Amino acid sequence: MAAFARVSGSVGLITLQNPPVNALSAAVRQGIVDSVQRALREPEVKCVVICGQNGIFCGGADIREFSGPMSGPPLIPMIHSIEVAAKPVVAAIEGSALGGGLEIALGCHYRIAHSKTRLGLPEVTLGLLPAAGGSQRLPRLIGVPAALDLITTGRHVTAAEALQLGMVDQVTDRNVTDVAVKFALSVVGKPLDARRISMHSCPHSPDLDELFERTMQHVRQRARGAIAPVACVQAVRAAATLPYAQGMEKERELMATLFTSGQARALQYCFFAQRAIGRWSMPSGARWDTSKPRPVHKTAVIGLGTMGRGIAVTLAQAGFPVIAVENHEKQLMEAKQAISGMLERGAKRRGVTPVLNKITYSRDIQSVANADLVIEAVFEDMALKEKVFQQLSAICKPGALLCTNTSGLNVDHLASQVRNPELVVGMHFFAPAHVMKLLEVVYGPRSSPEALATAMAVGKKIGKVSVAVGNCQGFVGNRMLEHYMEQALFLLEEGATPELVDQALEEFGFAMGVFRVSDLSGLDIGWRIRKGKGLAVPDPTTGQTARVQQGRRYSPVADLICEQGRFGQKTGQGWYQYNTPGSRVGKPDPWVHNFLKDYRAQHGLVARRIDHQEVLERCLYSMINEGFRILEDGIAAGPEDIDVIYVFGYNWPRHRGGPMFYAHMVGLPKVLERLEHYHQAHPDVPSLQPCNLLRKLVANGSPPIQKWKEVMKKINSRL
Ligand SMILES: CCC/C=C/C(=O)SCCNC(=O)CCNC(=O)[C@H](O)C(C)(C)COP(=O)([O-])OP(=O)([O-])OC[C@H]1O[C@@H](n2cnc3c(N)ncnc32)[C@H](O)[C@@H]1OP(=O)([O-])[O-]
Repeated sequence: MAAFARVSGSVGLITLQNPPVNALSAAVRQGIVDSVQRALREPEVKCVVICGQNGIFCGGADIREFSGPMSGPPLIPMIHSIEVAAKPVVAAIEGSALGGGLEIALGCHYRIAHSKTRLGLPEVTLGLLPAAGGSQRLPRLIGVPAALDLITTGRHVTAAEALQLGMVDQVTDRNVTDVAVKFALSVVGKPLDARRISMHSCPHSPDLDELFERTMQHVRQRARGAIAPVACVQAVRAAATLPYAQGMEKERELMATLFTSGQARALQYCFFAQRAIGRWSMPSGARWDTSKPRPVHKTAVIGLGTMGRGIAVTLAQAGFPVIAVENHEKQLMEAKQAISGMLERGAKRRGVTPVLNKITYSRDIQSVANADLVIEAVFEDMALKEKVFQQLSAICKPGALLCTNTSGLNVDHLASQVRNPELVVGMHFFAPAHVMKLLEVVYGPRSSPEALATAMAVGKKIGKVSVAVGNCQGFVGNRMLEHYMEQALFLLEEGATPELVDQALEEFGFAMGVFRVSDLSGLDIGWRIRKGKGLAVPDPTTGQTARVQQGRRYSPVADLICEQGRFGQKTGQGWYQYNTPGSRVGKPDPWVHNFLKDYRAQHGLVARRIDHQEVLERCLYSMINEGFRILEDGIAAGPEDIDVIYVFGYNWPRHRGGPMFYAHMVGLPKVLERLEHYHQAHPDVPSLQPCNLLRKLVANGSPPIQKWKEVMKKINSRL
């Protein structure tokens, strides 16, 4: 809704009212249309101010309405009626003015913003473009280069930057509506044509053609197959080269394609999934809204390797005092230097002072005695971690939360090492921990709701996208990844090359294929883990690592590559060859091709032609199948949790929504049929055998992803 009131004698004040963000639902649009008409009709009203209730101007179109048939007055004529009004209209902006919200403000004759406001056209992040005239008005107001940047990235700007760009006319620290009301009165009677943005052409920019070409190239490279950023460039180009009416027509045409696209559905699903994961629940029934986090003032990190350093930086940057512990003097000094460098570079980028004094360094684990939350980040070795937890149990004050950053070891086993197992959870950060947004918060059967609530609250405070998951080997992300990587290795055995597999995955939208990622992160890490599991060990009689292990097919190809000292970029050789160790640009390596040929010959394998579709189906469907098993086991609460983990932790292309959303888009019957097909061809690969939940969902008519949880409940209650 929108409320109308007359204030200060002759100002018509229109207040958008739709908590929490005043999204432009049909009712709000109707309210604006009615209020504008009334303001223009009533002779006592000389000018108009539009504002939003509860400290926020407007969060844009109501995204929930996009999935159904649209009703209510459309935005474009509504904004047009504001722009052509004969009385001055001033936008009083606070909180946020985003998407359709900013487009309304651009239709107003003046814009006044509170200094804490953020403004932007984030439609591109939802697979859309600013199609209520935003793509045509913003370049006319601030010029093509700045508009291209904002519209193609969806970046939010501060009020200060908006003022500098010319998006707003004034910024204030005072009550913005009061300031806008006074301002509106001061401009009554002044000519308005110069204030009607659509009546102008874009400010001159030299070399427009070259600018658009360069931007398009850059956008295509970054978009990894997403279509909205490309459409955004085309829309701005229309603003720069066509009269307003024709530009609007182009904007409409481009939006029509985007609006119904699968990518827009995927991105909008991600928007809501990212918010839904905050509403966690545990199998015990404990929930986010009934579990109170403990206060956390002091934190500690044990172990200052790559992960520990990143975690310490993240905590310090969020304002937590950190005790950073590393027991070897030399490593402690190296870590201190590295952490200080990270803090300094981060502060420089953000234009703030580095918080070096937030971190206290120590070689003595006793120094964490007063911490409210301790994160163990020592080497991935159970015996070592057990020892650390036993020490922490003896040292830490009562009530301290003890967390492990293990990427897959048993959190419950670690909990069994301490006096208060209910205060143990996993906080699984992703490398580099100060950059990657994802945090898997792992609860065991004994973790208390309070412990989970505390870890989730800390995750939020340090700016992570935190997902609560149950305890199992590899948790959610790594458990699924194992199957993806396993298929990639099998494909090499069957005739593929690393570059063929990577190309298929990169065309799908991953920034890097599985083999490029392995080269980047180091092949030796996985090798060590496989050895730990007793997998990568040669048979003493044959000297060869068996191709069947623990009753299932196993590919020793990655182990054999490691045996050659090929650990990826750091050694200059891995799945690809690099000019020098540490170099980032890999070339296909004839050595690897010959090695694969010899390997196949040695094992009597006949190479066959493998196409991109098989690569995608084998790698992605086996991983999705494991996702269904994870849901079946109750390790993740719903498909959104898995998808958010993949989008934020594993670079899954956001415009494909996450693996479970992708399965929903492909169609569950098709995923099931292909898995059955591949399992028949490879009966010794259990990960290709369709799991029960997938079968049951298909048997239940393949409901849309939003209904899976209901079906899962029904299925579970029947079991
Ligand atoms: C022709 C078309 C042209 C125009 C297109 C557009 O405008 S496209 C739109 C372009 N606009 C955007 O892309 C802006 C999207 N919104 C945001 O970026 C942020 O919400 C925020 C910065 C406005 C507030 O951040 P914050 O951390 O304070 O709050 P929060 O993020 O936690 O959200 C609180 C609740 O509000 C919900 N909700 C929010 N927005 C919308 C919406 N537009 N709609 C519906 N719902 C929305 C959100 O789901 C959550 O609900 P829950 O989970 O409680 O049930």
